[in-house]
Amino acid sequence: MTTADTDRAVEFSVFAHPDLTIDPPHEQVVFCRDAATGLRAIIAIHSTTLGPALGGTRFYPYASEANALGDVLRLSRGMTFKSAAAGLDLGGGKAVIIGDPAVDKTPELLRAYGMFVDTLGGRYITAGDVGTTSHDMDVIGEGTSFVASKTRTNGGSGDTAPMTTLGVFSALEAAAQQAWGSSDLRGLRVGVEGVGKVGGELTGLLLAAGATVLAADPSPAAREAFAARFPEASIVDDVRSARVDVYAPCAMGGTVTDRLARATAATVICGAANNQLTCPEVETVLGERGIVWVPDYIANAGGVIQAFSEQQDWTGEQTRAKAKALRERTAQVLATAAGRGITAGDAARLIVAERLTAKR
Ligand SMILES: NC(=O)C1=CN([C@@H]2O[C@H](COP(=O)(O)OP(=O)(O)OC[C@H]3O[C@@H](n4cnc5c(N)ncnc54)[C@H](O)[C@@H]3O)[C@@H](O)[C@H]2O)C=CC1
Ligand SMILES: O=C(O)CCC(=O)C(=O)O
Repeated sequence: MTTADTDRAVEFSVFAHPDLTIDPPHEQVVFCRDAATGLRAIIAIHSTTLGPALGGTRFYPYASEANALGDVLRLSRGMTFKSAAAGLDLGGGKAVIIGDPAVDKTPELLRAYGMFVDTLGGRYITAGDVGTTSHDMDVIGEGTSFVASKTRTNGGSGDTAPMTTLGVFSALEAAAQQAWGSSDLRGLRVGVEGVGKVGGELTGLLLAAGATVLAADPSPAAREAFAARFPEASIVDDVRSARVDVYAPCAMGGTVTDRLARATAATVICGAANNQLTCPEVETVLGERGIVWVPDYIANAGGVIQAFSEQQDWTGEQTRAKAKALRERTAQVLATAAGRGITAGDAARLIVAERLTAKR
């Protein structure tokens, strides 16, 4: 996929719930520029109602600043919903650095970015996302203490992707239970889109559970590493049009379009990608076709749970238990949706609304 293709995917609107109590406008958006290092970044704080706004930094070659802004506004809003639904005392924020991480990422630029994060005085706490790693958090941490998921060597909890994956896998078990009456994933064909940090880990768990994995990724390096790590998985050009039981989006958002909802062979959609739906109406189409979709911010909360664990001094086992509990959270959302005849997205928003209104 080219940058232009991906940017088409991030051009969809920042749709908001009409009730401003549930879905308030953003509190603060900060544009950061540093001529010396070439840094161009945007930090968006959607809400600090439940606590400091925690969310990762995406390093991505957006075609335009407008696309970067749209992405960070959606991503930060998603973090408010994610932490609220996961029961964490955190608000929602996220940041994007505009550029190609393979070319533009330098220690100087990351340090300069860290100093911008620091100016917010803890209202925003950063972490990793697409294009950034725990090692980058170490460098950003030279400019600010408001950073989670640094490497363990540097006092952090390390890469959050394995914890995110544990949560996604647990959510998928609940979705399978809802779709087929069993959480056993053995024999299912799963299409994993994106074999980066989360997609790779997820493939490992799926294969161990006896599922068949078909994977797609436009990056030759990612495909090569994946093939060497998982020779038993197949690499295909496109998992969205493949005959799969489960579609697991683990790359960029905006892939669950009206067209996909009408055509996919999958019975379950559950993955790590943030902001999977291009608009809420897509979920109605999925529902009409009997497709079980797990709201992204319910399934992929394992990473933020780990980042929050750093403030709480939870043990690794406690943190893992909370990520695994996303299975029960997912089951609750899907059962509420089925019981009330509403979409899973609306059922998830009920949990978010309850927490936000109680706090206010
Ligand atoms: N890392 C984490 O802990 C968390 C990640 N997420 C979300 O999960 C998704 C994946 O995150 P990571 O694995 O950390 O990112 P990553 O950057 O490690 O991997 C993303 C992979 O997707 C591939 N990709 C890009 N466009 C693609 C396309 N059209 N089709 C197939 N593959 C494509 C890239 O080449 C890359 O290999 C992102 O949307 C991220 O925001 C959400 C919560 C936590
Ligand atoms: O997973 C992380 O490292 C932080 C949380 C986050 O940015 C996310 O869930 O998208």
